[in-house]
Amino acid sequence: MHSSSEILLQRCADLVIKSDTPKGRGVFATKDIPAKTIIDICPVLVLGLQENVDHIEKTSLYHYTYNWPTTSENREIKVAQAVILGLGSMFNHSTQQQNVVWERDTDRLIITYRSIRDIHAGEELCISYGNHLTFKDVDAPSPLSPEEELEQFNQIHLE
Ligand SMILES: C[S@@+](CC[C@H](N)C(=O)[O-])C[C@H]1O[C@@H](n2cnc3c(N)ncnc32)[C@H](O)[C@@H]1O
Repeated sequence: MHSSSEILLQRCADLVIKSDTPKGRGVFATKDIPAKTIIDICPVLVLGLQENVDHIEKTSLYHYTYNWPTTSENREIKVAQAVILGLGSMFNHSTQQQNVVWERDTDRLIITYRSIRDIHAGEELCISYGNHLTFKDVDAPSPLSPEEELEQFNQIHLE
């Protein structure tokens, strides 16, 4: 039994960090991981709104922070930034192969990462960063060629 001031930590053991990927370092499975497995529970450090603008946005940490809802002094809900301590900061983004989801716990200041489908040994564990990326996505779907666009257009049948 854990008291309310204790957070039970959990991390899937079957993981490695590879450093030679087109996305830099990334987290990969060494064994098959079933859907709904807890991958990691990470504590977070919530940054002050002004601290973020004055300092963090000017550093490479800017590429590692997550949006974090917070209440300002006049009780307004604001979006702050949080640094994810631990493995959470190592997950790369994939629009097409996302296999991990994450959930914020704003009371306990943690993020829980879970597999959303079976992940095979050797696969990279990827989350979604959303639509506003600050880098060129190396596995974004390639844009259609003019010929492919024309073919797609010709397949549209108007009623
Ligand atoms: C939170 S870090 C992830 C860990 C990072 N790869 C590393 O080596 O420290 C986010 C950074 O990883 C890289 N990254 C993540 N997903 C990517 C993707 N789909 N395509 C290209 N680069 C990606 C970008 O440089 C991004 O700023």
